Amino acid sequence: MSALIEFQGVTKRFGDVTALADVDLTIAAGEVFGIIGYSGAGKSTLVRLINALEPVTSGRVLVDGVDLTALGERELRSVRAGIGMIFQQFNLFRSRTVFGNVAYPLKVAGWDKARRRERVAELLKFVGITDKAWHYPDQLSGGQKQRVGIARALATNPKILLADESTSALDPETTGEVLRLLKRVNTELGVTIVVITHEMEVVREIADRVAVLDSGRVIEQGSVFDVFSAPKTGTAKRFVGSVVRDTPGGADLERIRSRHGGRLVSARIHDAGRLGAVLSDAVGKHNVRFEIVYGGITALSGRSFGGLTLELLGADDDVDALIDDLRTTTEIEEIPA
Ligand SMILES: Nc1ncnc2c1ncn2[C@@H]1O[C@H](COP(=O)(O)OP(=O)(O)OP(=O)(O)O)[C@@H](O)[C@H]1O
Repeated sequence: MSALIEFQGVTKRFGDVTALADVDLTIAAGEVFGIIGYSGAGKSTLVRLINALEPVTSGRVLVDGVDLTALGERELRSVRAGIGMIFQQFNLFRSRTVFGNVAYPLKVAGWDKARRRERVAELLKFVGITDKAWHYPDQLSGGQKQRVGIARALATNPKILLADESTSALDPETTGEVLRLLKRVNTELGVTIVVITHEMEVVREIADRVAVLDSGRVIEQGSVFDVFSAPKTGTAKRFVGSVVRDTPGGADLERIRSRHGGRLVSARIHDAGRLGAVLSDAVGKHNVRFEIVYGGITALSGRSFGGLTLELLGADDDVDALIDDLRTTTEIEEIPA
């Protein structure tokens, strides 16, 4: 796994505001890397440092082994040429057709007319909007506009694509289509993609690895499976909780409580969890009955994880003994009454 983008102890301040604090991050060539954080966490600042639109306050940013902090403006322009970018609001030229928008970076890069035409046709085909070549952005849906944005960003064959909240303005169905297209950009064209988002669903859909940014710091990073199945920090738990509903909270918990008077425990399931077998063995030994009252199993990256909430019915001593028994093999927590 060779590093394509590396942050080494990067701090970025704007006056008194520390937008990024001592960030270490390694993004490998060929992966889809998610950066998730709430508003103001420092995501856009991080993107602006990758394409060298801002200088760092301290630390180093390396792209393809080249230390950006040591480069002059002329060399930075050539680094930027290898990085494509797509935006939440698409940033298309309203006065140019789809063809004109996608051809624009090629024109700037000095491609002649015949090659431009050929390249644009190829790109429009790849993103699936060949029939819209002579339409203007105002005549397109949000999803179509983002396809144009993607085609334009890929025009000059960048190695890296930065996607800054690229699906935040789209409805869920269109979001899914655009994310599938981005995945194809990654797998078929080999482009490394950095996805900046505040939506965990986006990370789950396409990212291989993820970093959680909070107040300018990377508070968690790892494979999407590891972060989803065992978030360590409160912020990561909240993000994961927004898409994975395997333990009840709020109104769900109230509803369960109103219907079930017994003691409630939540059990974690990892991979091919043997919870079913463990439960039936344990229940056989103790004079306790159980009912499954809540749960969910999430499949991710070919693996599974989740949680089940059980109501345990029996004398307190028996329930205690059962819980102790389960604890020897299973991560289990009693939900306080
Ligand atoms: N040019 C700037 N001048 C002053 N402060 C800035 C500047 N750019 C960003 N900041 C501050 O740095 C912090 C991080 O901002 P940033 O835009 O990177 O966060 P974000 O995670 O992208 O948030 P959002 O999703 O709202 O854009 C914020 O406190 C912001 O106000």
